[in-house]
Amino acid sequence: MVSSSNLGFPRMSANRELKKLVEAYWAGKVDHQALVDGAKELRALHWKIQKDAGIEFIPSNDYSLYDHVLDHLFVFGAIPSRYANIPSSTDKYFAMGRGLQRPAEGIDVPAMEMKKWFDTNYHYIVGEFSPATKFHLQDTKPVDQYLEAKALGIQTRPVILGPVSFLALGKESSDAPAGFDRMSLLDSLLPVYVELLTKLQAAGAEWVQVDEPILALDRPAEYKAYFAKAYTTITAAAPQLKFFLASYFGRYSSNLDFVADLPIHAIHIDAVRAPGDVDIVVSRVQGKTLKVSVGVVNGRNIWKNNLAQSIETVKRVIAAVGSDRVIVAPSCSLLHTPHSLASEKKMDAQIKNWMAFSVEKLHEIVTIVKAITAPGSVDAILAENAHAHELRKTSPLIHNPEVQAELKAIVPENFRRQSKFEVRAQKQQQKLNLPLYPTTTVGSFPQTKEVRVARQKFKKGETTLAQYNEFINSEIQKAVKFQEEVGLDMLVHGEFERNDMVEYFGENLKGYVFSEYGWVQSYGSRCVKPPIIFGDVSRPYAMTVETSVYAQSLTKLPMKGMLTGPVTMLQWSFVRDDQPRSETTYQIALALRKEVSDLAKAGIPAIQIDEPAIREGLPLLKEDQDAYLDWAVKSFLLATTDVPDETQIHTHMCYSDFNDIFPAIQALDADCITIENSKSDLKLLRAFEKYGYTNGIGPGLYDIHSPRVPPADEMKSRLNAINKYIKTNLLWVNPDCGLKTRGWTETEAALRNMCEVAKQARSAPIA
Ligand code: MET
Ligand SMILES: [Zn+2]
Repeated sequence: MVSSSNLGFPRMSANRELKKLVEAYWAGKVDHQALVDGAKELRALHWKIQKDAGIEFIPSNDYSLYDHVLDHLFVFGAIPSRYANIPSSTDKYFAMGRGLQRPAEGIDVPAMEMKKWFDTNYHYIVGEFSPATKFHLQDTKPVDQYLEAKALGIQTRPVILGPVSFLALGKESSDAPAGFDRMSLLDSLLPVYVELLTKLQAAGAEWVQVDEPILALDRPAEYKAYFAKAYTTITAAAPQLKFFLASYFGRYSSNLDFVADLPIHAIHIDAVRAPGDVDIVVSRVQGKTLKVSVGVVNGRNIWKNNLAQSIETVKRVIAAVGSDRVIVAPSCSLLHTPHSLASEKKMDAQIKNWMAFSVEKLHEIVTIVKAITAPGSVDAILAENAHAHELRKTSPLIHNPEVQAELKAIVPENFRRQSKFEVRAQKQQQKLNLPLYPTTTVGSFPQTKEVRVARQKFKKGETTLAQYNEFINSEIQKAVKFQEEVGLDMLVHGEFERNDMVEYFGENLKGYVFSEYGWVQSYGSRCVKPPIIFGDVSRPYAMTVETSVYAQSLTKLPMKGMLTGPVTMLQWSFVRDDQPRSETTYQIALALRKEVSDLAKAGIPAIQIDEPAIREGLPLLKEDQDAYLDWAVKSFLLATTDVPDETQIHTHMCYSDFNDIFPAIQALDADCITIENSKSDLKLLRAFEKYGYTNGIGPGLYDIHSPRVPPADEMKSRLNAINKYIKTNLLWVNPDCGLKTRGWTETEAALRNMCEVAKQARSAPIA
């Protein structure tokens, strides 16, 4: 019979209980035992939720106090030596995730590197490997948590990260000799996997879920051999265990050639991201015995599943391979969706009726199974689901004919500035009369406690709008005066009115809705609550014009308007699944286009449209990337081109490796890009030089993520190095991102040094 399965459950719980627990432990407010007990309670609760929902394959070891990749590094003993002298193993674990400073004990270690988990906003800890890495089973968490569930009467399917992904997702450590390849450690890693799997088998596990998400990426030819060796070895060592192989977030693509022949017992398909894989995989496994897990319920979004459609898909698979071989599942772990809709009390009831968070998704999975195994038993639920979809399809809340008409009316000229950069640059310079090495900042100034408290009071209704505005204006005044005093050339208003660069615009645009408890883990204990785009996006009123005009009125120096770009607005939200992402982005771009145009008309001489997330939207497979970059660039152009040549358009990007999207950055045709560079060792600049970047550029002179004040000399040598790659007349001088997380004192010292460096450079410019 067809069965139901889950691949992973969100760890935080309904009210971010896990976050509160680990943060209390870090702060010394609860002891180790309380941490252990608290986490155990949450796991028990989450297993019960899944069991009560009727899920047959319930995961264990998907739980983590910080990050599951870090857990595996810990389990396999891949701990860099700099953490060796931390006595408590829990403290060592957290130190690897977030660093640890205990001067009295002589402990001062930074965290290991953190990286985005594929194209999600979840971050994992990057393993460090060298020839000296010696794996051993130093912790038995997967077995312990399996037994923990078993003691509660719940048979689970332990989840482990597969050996090939475990190594592939790491990096060579800085002390590894040149030419060392971490994949060469596979031989020494496999015996430890064998040891772990043998223990799981002995503990009574029937199935194990081995995640190999690396299979969603283009892989070099050697991977075929890695997988063959790994899976032959580990399956032979635990012959009673059944192996469920899971990849997600995309197609198997050419990797399927070898994956389907591995000695595994089930293969998972992300049928949401890779609907085409359903038929491809099914035909590839004809004549074999392995089961097929069909991931029809979206683990990456918050919309109700289209049950009728999913049932169709599952039935198609059953027809091809037989019902005993079919498992119904979410597309990926539910880690990437919030806990449950049950807590949402304030959301518009109609919109809420279109959604499903993790708990609701479990019920969807079970409903799909029941609709097939016991026809008629879930008719009422199916009817309700169909009705909700019907309402959503036609709801005037979503569909705005005006927006759709405007989209249709877009013509190629809407993606072009009037003149090319050189012509614009001259006109802008005539108007702005900026010195060489013009100095500016990326937008935000310190969000102090006062700013946050004032916002909270206003949101709670304790102060009036007039009082709040007055407070914000006084902050703007201070910021403008401050910038004049430290000697900046192009000013910003400081973004004090914004809680978050996406949320602020989401709250002002139509088509967005906000949850109260829709938290998703981003890294460690940090969670984000993405805005939800549910309908056609439009701009009911000018959002920033008044503020920017006010800021400009306070100074003779040029003021930069500040907006968040269309791709970032998309990327950091939950998005509609009823139209392509590109279309939603164009709608946002159209709304921003009006804002940009209004700012220009109101006399704001420069407007920055931030696109920090443009790189992270890049599809995982190379063959899909050009299409994305095409609409991403066009969206930016649509947002920014309805201005005269004299208006200077800036953009900003940070914290990604931008080298591989270089031509797209050039195609944005911004007059200036301020870009994070302080951590990437000029690698980026070499790319700019190699490809011949032609527009203005401000590579960040210092890292704003640390309270440290960069000495002038340090920034000076950085500017000199940059100047070798970039023509002086194109160069801007700025920090590498916004200053909202910093304090005023260090900000003042850092910016004074930065302006001093620019001043010195002007007296001896490099040609
Ligand atoms: C993550 S990029 C942030 C850009 C924004 N303008 C700021 O200064 O905060
Ligand atoms: Zn930034």
